[in-house]
Amino acid sequence: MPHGEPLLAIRGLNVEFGLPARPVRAVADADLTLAPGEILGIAGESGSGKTTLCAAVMRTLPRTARVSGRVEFAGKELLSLPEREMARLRGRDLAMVLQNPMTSLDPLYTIGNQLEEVLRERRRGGGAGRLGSAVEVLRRVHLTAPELRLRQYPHQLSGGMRQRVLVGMATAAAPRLLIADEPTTALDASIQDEILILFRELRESAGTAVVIVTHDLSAIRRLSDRVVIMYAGRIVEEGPTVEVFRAPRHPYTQALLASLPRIEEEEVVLQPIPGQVPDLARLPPGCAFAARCPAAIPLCREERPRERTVGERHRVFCWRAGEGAA
Ligand SMILES: Nc1ncnc2c1ncn2[C@@H]1O[C@H](COP(=O)(O)OP(=O)(O)OP(=O)(O)O)[C@@H](O)[C@H]1O
Repeated sequence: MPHGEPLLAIRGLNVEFGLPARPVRAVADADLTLAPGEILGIAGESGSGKTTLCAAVMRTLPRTARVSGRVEFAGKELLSLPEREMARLRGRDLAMVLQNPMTSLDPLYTIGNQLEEVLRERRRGGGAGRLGSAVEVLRRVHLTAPELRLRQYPHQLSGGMRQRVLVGMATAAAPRLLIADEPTTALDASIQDEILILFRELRESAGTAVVIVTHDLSAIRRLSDRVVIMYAGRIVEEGPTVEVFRAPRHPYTQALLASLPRIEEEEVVLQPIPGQVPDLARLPPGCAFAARCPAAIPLCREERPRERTVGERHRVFCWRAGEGAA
């Protein structure tokens, strides 16, 4: 790839749940790379495998999940890494922020107690050297009155403040990769942007790469360098954000973006597309989107589309993408 060694390289990743005889393939044949400091947005309807993909990288999938393929992070293959080494990576080089900031903080302890505990852990793990104090962590995420916040309990903070605290905790050791799974879904629109700006700052100050899973396509457009669109467990399109938004090539991406207004500031969530997401345990032999696709031809129902390159680093899995029809 043109940007040197990738920080993260996912190759042929498969994640299955359920009985082996009737597996639910939550992620199928995923290939994806991320350069250091790059911001990648992942979008797709509910159940398309976004969370499962992220959890496979963090190795936080339930034990019932069957995982195959490779996940290389900074030269290490994570899927076969001993849990002890994986635990050391998590929270230091690899961090995660989740959707619900309330459940990630312990209601019985003050913010200060919890932050100190995280900092102690990071120091034990040989943090990246810029940990600083708890107050500094809160300043870095622009929390007002940080000294006061340290003495408060989670319920005394607003949702936006709690998410700032969690972003601060997750990124205290300047991780090389931050995975944010719908980090702003539970927050007011006005606060969402402020949280997203934190990610950008983190990239600027610490060179952190960010994977952000969101239903908010306009956030992806504003924030990310590259975008991945997932459908029924598969990556269907991937490319530079500007290019994918300007000229989406997969009919599914086109349908998602059709409703996107020109005004950049407006929040745009995924619009429902006619038809239903197929049952992952009973996928058709061809393209999983064929039944809902306005451009489908018989081949689409028979054979799974192969990867096509349609621009620099822009790829799409659609039989019709090369024809200009899609
Ligand atoms: N622990 C599990 N056991 C069984 N099936 C699971 C499990 N976790 C996820 N799945 C299935 O895997 C598929 C992908 O789910 P996933 O949560 O990754 O989708 P998603 O794109 O993140 O959805 P959302 O936007 O709603 O978070 C779904 O069909 C889901 O039912």
